[in-house]
Amino acid sequence: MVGLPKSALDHLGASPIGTRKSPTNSFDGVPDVVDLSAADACFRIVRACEEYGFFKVVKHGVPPEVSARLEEEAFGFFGLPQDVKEEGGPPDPFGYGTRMIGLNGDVGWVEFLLLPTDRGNASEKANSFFHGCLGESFRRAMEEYTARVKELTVEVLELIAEGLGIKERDVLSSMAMDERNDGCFRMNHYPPLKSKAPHEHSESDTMLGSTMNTGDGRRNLVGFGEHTDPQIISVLRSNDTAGLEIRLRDGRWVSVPSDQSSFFVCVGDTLQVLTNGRLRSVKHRVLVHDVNERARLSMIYFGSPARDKKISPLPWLLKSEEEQGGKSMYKEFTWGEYKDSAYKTNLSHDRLSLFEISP
Ligand SMILES: C=C1C[C@]23C[C@@]1(O)CC[C@H]2[C@@]12CC[C@H](O)[C@@](C)(C(=O)O1)[C@H]2[C@@H]3C(=O)O
Ligand SMILES: O=C(O)CCC(=O)C(=O)O
Ligand SMILES: [Fe+2]
Repeated sequence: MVGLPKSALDHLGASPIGTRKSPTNSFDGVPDVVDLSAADACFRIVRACEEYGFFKVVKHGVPPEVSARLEEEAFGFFGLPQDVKEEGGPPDPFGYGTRMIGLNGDVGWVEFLLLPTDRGNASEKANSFFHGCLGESFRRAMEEYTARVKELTVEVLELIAEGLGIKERDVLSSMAMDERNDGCFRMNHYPPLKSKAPHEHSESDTMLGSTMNTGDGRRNLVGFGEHTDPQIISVLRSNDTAGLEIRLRDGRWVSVPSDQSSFFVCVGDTLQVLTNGRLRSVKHRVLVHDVNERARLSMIYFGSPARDKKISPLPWLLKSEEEQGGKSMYKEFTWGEYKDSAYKTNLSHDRLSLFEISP
């Protein structure tokens, strides 16, 4: 992992934990910061998506108290006794989970809540937990937050379409906001290593096997292993505890300075296909640093189409590529097919490779 160089930090006005001087880390301005109210926001977003598959959003219009309220509720939940939280697990995929991510053997220094946002598509077990143990005030805070974050998602997706030169501004946002959309919401809690984590009682060797050697003498654990998100875009907000890293196109990992007043957007695999590879999904991960005094808490909204939505490159983009052949790089699939296939893979798997058409 490489930390951000001082010049980039100055530019961003923040300092990440874990910055390490290295001759290889000279680049500018990660992440790109987009002011949503700026006239050129659509072009800045597209450029950031092309370059990193990732950007930070400021002046986003989500009131800070809405985020703070849900964050407080989430800390309240994660502070409950382990047996109470586990009434909401194991995740199927919705519900409460600890240490295990997905069904294929990935582990991380994390406990989480994964919840549906729109449809009643959770199992009865997850639903009764949501309505029971989580409580009314949690549900109201989550509803208020997700309503605001969906508005932000619509705005970002419309700006992407505009920046790509597509007249139908809502071509992407309408997929994510379809009444049968398959969006979901995740809250990840990464306890500090010094505290007794809920799952620590098992003193898991597997967990220690996930130690990440950053070469700077620090002991970091993998909180959430490297992966791309399968959906269209993910809109992430965290508290002020660092840990998120993205992989640059040249393979280097960089830490993203935390900023609780901003949102971070990740391009997902589905947007990669919709843009025929022009915008590529970003590999990202979370490391838990041994110097962290406080837990990291992140809240992520994953914008997804309906399960039966056919996913293939947007015709406007293929047309504009006509001179170069204008062919799709991917076999067509429905979001449901892609999701089912993704859920059979490990976190770090290159899930889109199954759907690529060789040139
Ligand atoms: C290991 C896995 C966890 C995951 C499903 C998967 O099999 C591969 C994709 C993973 C991911 C990453 C982004 C989101 O956090 C998530 C909810 C998703 O849609 O895909 C998770 C899945 C999960 O935790 O169930
Ligand atoms: O917790 C974070 O900051 C990121 C987690 C993540 O990438 C995910 O849940 O898909
Ligand atoms: Fe992710």
